[in-house]
Parts: sequence; C-alpha cells; structure tokens
Amino acid sequence: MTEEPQEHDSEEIAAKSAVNAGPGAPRQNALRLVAAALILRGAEVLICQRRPDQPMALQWEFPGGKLEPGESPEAALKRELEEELGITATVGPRVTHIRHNYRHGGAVDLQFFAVYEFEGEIENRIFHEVKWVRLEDLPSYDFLAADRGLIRDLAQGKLL
Ligand SMILES: Nc1nc2c([nH]c(=O)n2[C@H]2C[C@H](O)[C@@H](COP(=O)(O)OP(=O)(O)OP(=O)(O)O)O2)c(=O)[nH]1
Repeated sequence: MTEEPQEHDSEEIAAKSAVNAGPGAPRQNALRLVAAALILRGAEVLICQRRPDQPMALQWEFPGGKLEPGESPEAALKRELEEELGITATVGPRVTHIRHNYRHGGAVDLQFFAVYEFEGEIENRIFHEVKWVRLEDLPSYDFLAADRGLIRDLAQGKLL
C-alpha cells in the first residue's frame, strides 16, 4: 500500500491511537510510529535484513525504528541510525509516508527520509545482513509488506 495517508501531526496520531486502544487493549493494536531511511550512494540504497529470531524473519527493510514519546521523526531516525549502523546521519527530505495494517501485527505509520550524507563507517550492529543495492534491483528482495509499493516506485525511478 503506497497511498499517502492524510498528513497528521505524529503526536496527534499517538494520542488518538492511545485513546482508541483503551486500557486493556492488546499491545499489537497500538499504532507504531516509525521513521526509516533511504541512505543513498549514487544509484544505490542501503537495505537491511531482519534476523532469523525476529518477527518477519529474514525479510528486508530500511534501517530505522519507532519514535520515542515526544521525539520528532528526524531525531528518532538519527538516533536509530547511530544505534543500528554506527553512523551520524544528516536526515534529508521526507520521501513518503505509508500506513499499513499487518494482518497479525497491528498498524504501522512509516515515514521515509532520504539520507545523502553521514559521518562514520557503516557497521552492521543488529541486522542479519546489510547491503548496498541498485534501486532497479530492489524488487528482487523480499521486503516487508508495508514497503512493497515504495520498492516498486523506487525501482521505476519515481520519488527520488
Ligand atoms: N525499520 C523499518 N521498520 C519497518 C519498515 N517497514 C515496516 O513495515 N517496518 C515495521 C517493522 C516494525 O514493526 C516497525 C519498526 O519497529 P522497530 O524497528 O523499532 O522494531 P522491531 O522491528 O523489533 O518491531 P516490533 O516487533 O518492536 O514492532 O516498523 C522499514 O522499512 N524499516
């Protein structure tokens, strides 16, 4: 699903989802606010493979993670890139915003940002594998379901 959701303030989304979830609601119903990076190097982008012990094992994703309460998506992404890859990134423009409902895993609200510059060497700290791939080759990787429309668009030269 690549439809653009209506633009919302992240905190507003978090507040609404907390109200909707209610006190005894299962955790997986909470909307997860996530920021992820398209780290670009010429015609290539960095992709990351989830570990065999994680949910959605061995599927590919872009580095990033959940926003902490009160954190902006850009700040969350900078923090996650430091934690996951050991780099200090300059978070560039937002490329797209995707909402997706995982069949058994609740909803995610994903904001993707371009990263054209970073300091430090990429170091794989948490993934099964990290890899630079050409944008046109992205569709040959098994990506998380939420990312598939984005993958198609990137491979077709759209968005960037
Ligand atoms: N980092 C990242 N997460 C993504 C992408 N696409 C996508 O659906 N997600 C989902 C997977 C996770 O449910 C969530 C990111 O959470 P996380 O990175 O903080 O932690 P996690 O994978 O252990 O996920 P969780 O089980 O705690 O929800 O967003 C993507 O391209 N990059």
